[in-house]
Amino acid sequence: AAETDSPTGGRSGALTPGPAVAGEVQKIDVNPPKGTRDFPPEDMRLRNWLFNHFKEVSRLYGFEEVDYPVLESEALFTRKAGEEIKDQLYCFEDRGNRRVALRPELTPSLARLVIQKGKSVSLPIKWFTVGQCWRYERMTRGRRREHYQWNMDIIGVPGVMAEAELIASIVTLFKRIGITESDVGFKVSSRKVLQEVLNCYSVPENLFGKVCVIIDKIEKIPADEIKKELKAVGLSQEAVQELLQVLSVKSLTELEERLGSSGEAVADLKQLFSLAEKIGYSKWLQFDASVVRGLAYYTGIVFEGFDREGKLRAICGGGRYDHLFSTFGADDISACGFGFGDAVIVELLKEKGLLPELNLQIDDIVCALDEDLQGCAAMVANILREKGQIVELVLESKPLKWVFKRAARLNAERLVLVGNSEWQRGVVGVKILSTAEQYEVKLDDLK
Ligand SMILES: Nc1ccc(Br)nc1
Repeated sequence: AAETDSPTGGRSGALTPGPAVAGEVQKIDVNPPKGTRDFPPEDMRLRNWLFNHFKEVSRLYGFEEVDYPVLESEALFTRKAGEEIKDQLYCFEDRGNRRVALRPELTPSLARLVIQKGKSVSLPIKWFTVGQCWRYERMTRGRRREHYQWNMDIIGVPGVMAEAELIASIVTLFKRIGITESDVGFKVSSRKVLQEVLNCYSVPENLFGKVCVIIDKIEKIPADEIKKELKAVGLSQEAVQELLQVLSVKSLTELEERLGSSGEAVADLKQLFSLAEKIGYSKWLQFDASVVRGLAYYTGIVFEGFDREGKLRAICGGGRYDHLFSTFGADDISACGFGFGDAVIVELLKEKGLLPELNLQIDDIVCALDEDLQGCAAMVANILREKGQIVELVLESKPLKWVFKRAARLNAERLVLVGNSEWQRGVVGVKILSTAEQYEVKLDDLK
């Protein structure tokens, strides 16, 4: 079976157990389910390092953390716009005959909770979360079926200051982990560009999402296929031609010449680039009319973070979604947000040699030199822990050679030895492992 290296975890693949023999215990498959990852300690340290940065940046921007169930009603994700995310929905019928799904994204859950909270939450709502998202994809492509996504969303701010704030927060994250504008950039456009073109050809509003989903595939499938799919949803030859031409526009100036200065698309984009200038991250941004993003519900500014060497998939992406709430039967509230996955960024950090050294570190390793001093050693460990020391207590009688080896593996700073004669004199032995300096410490002075 296909084996894939998950970027931050171990190898996953099928360990085909041997034929069942009566009476023998079958060796289970010790790999995680296909497309999923374990996080053994060294991978979990990297994950925590990254997620802590996500959360610290979110708090820095005044966002509040929220969470939702990984399992949601399937109805939250059954949009009819031909999105890949729906084709790959990890859905099933539960024992109560309810159609449920492992969430493929976090935004619909956010909308559900905002609607549920109704008037009890004041606007603007600024929420963030880091959550596992799922897709069921045939494993022939050997891709992962789960990843963790950092999301930040601003609800109730119609102006592009919201998008400017969100992009600023991602720039802050990049800077914190050593990524600069020479490593990554943001391609920025607005779906209002498409909207204004479609309006010129009287294309019905309800086709907007489908058209965007088709156009998002522009770099993944041949142009003829794109044209065919656009005509299949009802666009005229002229509308298709004009759409594809406007997507190849190379600058905001050229876009303004094509669409005129009175439209919202140009005004929003000009304002966003002006804000980026003032905030100080304009070097990270570039207008790119071909960016539409693949989620049907975006309605305005859309953006995606990309690696300038062009080796990796999009690092993050987001945009404005002003009509998602009405698709859930509620009044619309203006909204924008982004998703930032945990896999591509790690591939980028590896590429750039920016993966942090995250070794396990402890302060003290405490060891009894005699079996009957185990309780005393535990008491010493407790005293040290109450002072906030990270302490490894040797739990069994072990030769000193073993203890020194364990201390080295745990990167312990000090070895605290509890021996009979010392204990009689009310002291313990302390050895600084980096310098081999050793001395005695009175029990009372440990506190
Ligand atoms: N939506 C989604 C979910 C899971 C993965 Br892996 N990729 C995309």
